[in-house]
Amino acid sequence: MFKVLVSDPISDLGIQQLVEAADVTVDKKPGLSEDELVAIIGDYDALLVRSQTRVTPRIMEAGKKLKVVGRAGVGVDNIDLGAATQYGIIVINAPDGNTITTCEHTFAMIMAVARHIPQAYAKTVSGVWDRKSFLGVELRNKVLGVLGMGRIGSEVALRAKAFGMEILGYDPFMTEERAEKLGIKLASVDEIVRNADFMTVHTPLTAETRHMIGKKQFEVMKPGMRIVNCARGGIIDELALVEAVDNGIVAGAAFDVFEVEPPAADHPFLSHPKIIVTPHLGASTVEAQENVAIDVSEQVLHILRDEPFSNAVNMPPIPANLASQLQPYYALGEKLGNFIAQITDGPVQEITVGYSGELAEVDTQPLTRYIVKGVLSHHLGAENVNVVNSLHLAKERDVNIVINKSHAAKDFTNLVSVSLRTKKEERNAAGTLLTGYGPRIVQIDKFPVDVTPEGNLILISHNDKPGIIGRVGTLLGTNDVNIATMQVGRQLAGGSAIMVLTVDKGADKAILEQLVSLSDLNSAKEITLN
Ligand SMILES: NC(=O)c1ccc[n+]([C@@H]2O[C@H](COP(=O)([O-])OP(=O)(O)OC[C@H]3O[C@@H](n4cnc5c(N)ncnc54)[C@H](O)[C@@H]3O)[C@@H](O)[C@H]2O)c1
Ligand SMILES: O=C(O)[C@H](O)COP(=O)(O)O
Repeated sequence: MFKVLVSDPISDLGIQQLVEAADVTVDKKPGLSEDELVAIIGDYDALLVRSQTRVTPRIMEAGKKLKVVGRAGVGVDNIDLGAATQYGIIVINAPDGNTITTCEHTFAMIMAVARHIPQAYAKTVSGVWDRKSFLGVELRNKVLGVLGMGRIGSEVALRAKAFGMEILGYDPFMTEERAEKLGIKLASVDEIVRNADFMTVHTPLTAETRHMIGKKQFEVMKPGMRIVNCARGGIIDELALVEAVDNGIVAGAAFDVFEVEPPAADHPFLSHPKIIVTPHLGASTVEAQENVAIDVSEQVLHILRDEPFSNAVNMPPIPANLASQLQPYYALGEKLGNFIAQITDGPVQEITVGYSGELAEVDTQPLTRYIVKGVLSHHLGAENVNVVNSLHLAKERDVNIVINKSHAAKDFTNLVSVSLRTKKEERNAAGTLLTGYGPRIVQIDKFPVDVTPEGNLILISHNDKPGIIGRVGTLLGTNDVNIATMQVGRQLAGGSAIMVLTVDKGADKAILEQLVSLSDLNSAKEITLN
């Protein structure tokens, strides 16, 4: 049974599929402190948050079973992504579900700042009928600068056009073609600052966007500008903004987000007559909250059930067609990696992965993650390695990963080979998927074999001499070890050879030692593949 903790207020309807899943139990505990979360997170397989819960390295470290942190929303700046990767925790978000809602809130703020609606409301309800102080401006024929033309910025631009505004947009990924399609003009930050009547920001908060509108920009800004921030606190320098409003450069500002949330009681925005604020309400509609909770719950279920998933933030996205092509190879890759790790002695230095055939044509990095997971989990423990952190853990340990691709795959449509070089030796195994039969190991070192990578195996290296198979069988039988399958591989008659046995129960160390004492038998290793 998977346990899911919901630590922020998330739509009940949105998480219904988790609540109703037979293999999941959901606990809703909003408002816990970091210490309280650290104390209980060890019981949970998944954590669902919005922006309030700060998912810190301490929480991830304590989350021994934690497979996924699901963010019911876009911004993941409350989640320590580096720590998540380090601890092998997948972080997913719901990037699309609140786009329209946040765009509409931005528009509400643009309108509110243009017509002084909050200030006029406050005065009216206080009993003062003041029709002189709140002269507004129209949006029609005004220039709107949009910084960040992603999902929300593009929707804002679309709606602004309906109001008869001219749009100047800036985004490092915006092309002339896309700008033309959207009916906007591409402009630099400087051009926007100098020419816009309204400006709205829709970027993430990054090192580059922090204070992208600051003192320098206010100095050259078109006087009378109105500014909206429904993205992230810190994109606009708050203190520089207050100064610009007081100096008459900025006519009004509307902020949904703050550098520190909630802002301190004496934050200058909270008492400024020309600055209006909302408490991070951009995504707060019934529809958006349902959407993001549905999206994130669906992906969390996939992750818990080891099914393909999307919207991971700390792993590169895998296009759907690539995912379906690679998916059947994941089990083979992981088992090959684990097999080779179990048969190779010494500290791991280099993993060389070879992809031949059709696999050589595609981006195989997702599959490489499984192979490296297989290798490392033998040494680091299966519970500590997964496809999120496998490459990271390898790098951290100076394990070199080499990828070779070749279009020819000899006798197979596709062949995956894994070589492991340690301080002591280098060994190799290759495998493929046989239609109708599933994963097969088809080569171990230089020997061709046909082994199903499953269960308890014994790998024996011996000299190809008459009677050896009988001696091995007798010895195992005497020790009550039943042989299910046996594969013998050799290159030349009478030369060196290998034997791979599938046995019903594992052979202990004493049995392996007895095997090695047989004449013409050089080594015997036990391998367990789950
Ligand atoms: N107030 C809220 O409740 C609320 C709700 C949803 C989203 N958000 C925030 O809104 C922002 C935008 O969300 P989105 O879904 O549109 O994201 P998005 O990823 O679709 O768009 C962000 C865009 O910003 C652009 N960008 C990055 N650096 C830039 C730079 N230096 N200059 C200009 N553009 C830059 C990116 O190229 C991207 O196109 C995010 O910060 C998100 O967290 C806030
Ligand atoms: O990034 C987001 O999705 C928004 O900031 C919404 O945050 P919230 O889920 O806390 O409302």
